[in-house]
Amino acid sequence: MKLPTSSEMKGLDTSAIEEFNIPSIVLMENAGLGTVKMMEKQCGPCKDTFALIFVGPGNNGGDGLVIGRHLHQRGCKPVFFFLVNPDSLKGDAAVNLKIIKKLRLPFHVIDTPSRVETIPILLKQFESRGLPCYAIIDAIFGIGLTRKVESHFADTINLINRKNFAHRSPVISVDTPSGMDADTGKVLGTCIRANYTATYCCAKPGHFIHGSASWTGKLEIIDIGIPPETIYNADIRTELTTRESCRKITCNLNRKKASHKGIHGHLLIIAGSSGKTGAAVLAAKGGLRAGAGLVTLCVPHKLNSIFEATVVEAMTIPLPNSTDYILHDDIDLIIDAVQGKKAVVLGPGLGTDPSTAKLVMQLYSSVPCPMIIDADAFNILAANKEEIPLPAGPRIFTPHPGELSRLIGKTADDIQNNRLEATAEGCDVFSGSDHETIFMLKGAGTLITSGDGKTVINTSGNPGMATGGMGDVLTGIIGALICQGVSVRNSAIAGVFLHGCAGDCLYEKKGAGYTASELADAVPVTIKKFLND
Ligand SMILES: NC(=O)C1=CN([C@@H]2O[C@H](COP(=O)(O)OP(=O)(O)OC[C@H]3O[C@@H](n4cnc5c(N)ncnc54)[C@H](O)[C@@H]3O)[C@@H](O)[C@H]2O)[C@@H](O)CC1
Ligand SMILES: [K+]
Repeated sequence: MKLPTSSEMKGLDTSAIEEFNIPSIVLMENAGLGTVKMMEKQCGPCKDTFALIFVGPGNNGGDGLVIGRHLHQRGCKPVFFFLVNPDSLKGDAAVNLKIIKKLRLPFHVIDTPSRVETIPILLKQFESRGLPCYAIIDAIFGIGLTRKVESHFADTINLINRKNFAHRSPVISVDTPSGMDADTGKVLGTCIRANYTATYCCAKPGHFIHGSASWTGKLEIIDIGIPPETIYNADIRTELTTRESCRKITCNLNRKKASHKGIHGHLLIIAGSSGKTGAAVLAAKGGLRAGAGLVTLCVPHKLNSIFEATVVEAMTIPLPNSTDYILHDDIDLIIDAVQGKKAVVLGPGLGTDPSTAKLVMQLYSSVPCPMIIDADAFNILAANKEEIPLPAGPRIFTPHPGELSRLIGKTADDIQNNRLEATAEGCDVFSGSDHETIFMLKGAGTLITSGDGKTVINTSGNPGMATGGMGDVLTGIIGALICQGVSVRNSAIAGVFLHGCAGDCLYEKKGAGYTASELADAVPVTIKKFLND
């Protein structure tokens, strides 16, 4: 699903208006009417109630005026609070203001902080008339928000957010919760905490980026009449993974009757060290459960018996010169092992011994097949970022915020507050070679970006996945998808989505506290459901 940024959305509006001659006021009318229909669906009929509509300076405010008119049409009494002088409204918003005035619908101007204080008093007056409050409509700012919210705008938002405001009537945000940057999900000062958001034409990236769901509430996309051709042809840089998009990617995983292990690819995993054998085991389980034909683990010889006993379906290559860690001394054997493999996982539980680091740098530059670089392998590259060589093949990087922080020198908090920019910055460090670079930032709403600047936001997963070993399983799943012929980028996108869906399945059954091994075990059924849905 495409997620246009503010400027991309304005491009869609312009194309509908200029290429298809749809008057902009028709789009505004569809937006307002569509929102009222959504409200009736979610909150029931509005007859014999009143509604509070907060109107901002732009077209978002114009939508609020249309919403009020359609509520009036249905027997609800709208009361408008203009946060700017109404005479300053322009274009379609000004046209709608004229209609409101002709209809003599009541309004108040709240354009200073002291006037905000009068809102509760006015509210009491409406309540004394005996009508219940149907909803609070936030039509203050939409995709045109450009700066920090201050003064009476901020005071009004904070008032609406108060727990007992208007007896907790549902808050409906128009297009975006006011205060949230539609492109990044960042709160600019303060933000409406909505129960529902009616967004127009397409959802926006900000609706899905870290934590923004708590401002957006339940999101509904309203068709405002922008032709599908316009959306289809638009070059939109951000997308959302949905069940539908993941199904398209994974539809070829259905196995033919005559299939054999040789055609489902061979995955090599270079992982594990003394005290961290579990990481390698979990990566192998992820690979096997997601359908790789064969999985081989390169492991320190001293630890070989552990691997042979815990993950019996995988083959192992005991590395003779590596005792507790995988060392550079075994590079020749490892390079031999790469031959004939469809994908390589490098990193889970490797440790960062200097000899291991030398090995990682050499494998990064010399392995021609797609390589998933996780955990310690990522940390090693981050610690040597001035000397990162050019890779010999496609590379997928899978850091969480703590690991990315080592690469780009920002705190994990800073990264969480600027997830899109931080992911792009991380990706830039590795871009510029002739091979594909896929860079993800794990966490709620994992972001997956590619060297061409396109980003996908993941929607599956739950807080139960915030526990050790989940990332190791993910590397194996992605590797297994590549082994089965899915493209590198799509393997990253679908791998993350399936991994989250498997977690969601367990969360529903058990709540938090399920393990990474259990998640790996849930992958086959998740894939089966996908293929059969
Ligand atoms: N054809 C269109 O363009 C359509 C637009 N629609 C609505 O129009 C919205 C976009 O309209 P606009 O571009 O007018 O933008 P907005 O209505 O979101 O707000 C822009 C206005 O707010 C001011 N502003 C921005 N940040 C501020 C801040 N922190 N403090 C005070 N003032 C601030 C700007 O100077 C400008 O006057 C969409 O979100 C959607 O709700 C819909 O009506 C559908 C059709
Ligand atoms: K809004």
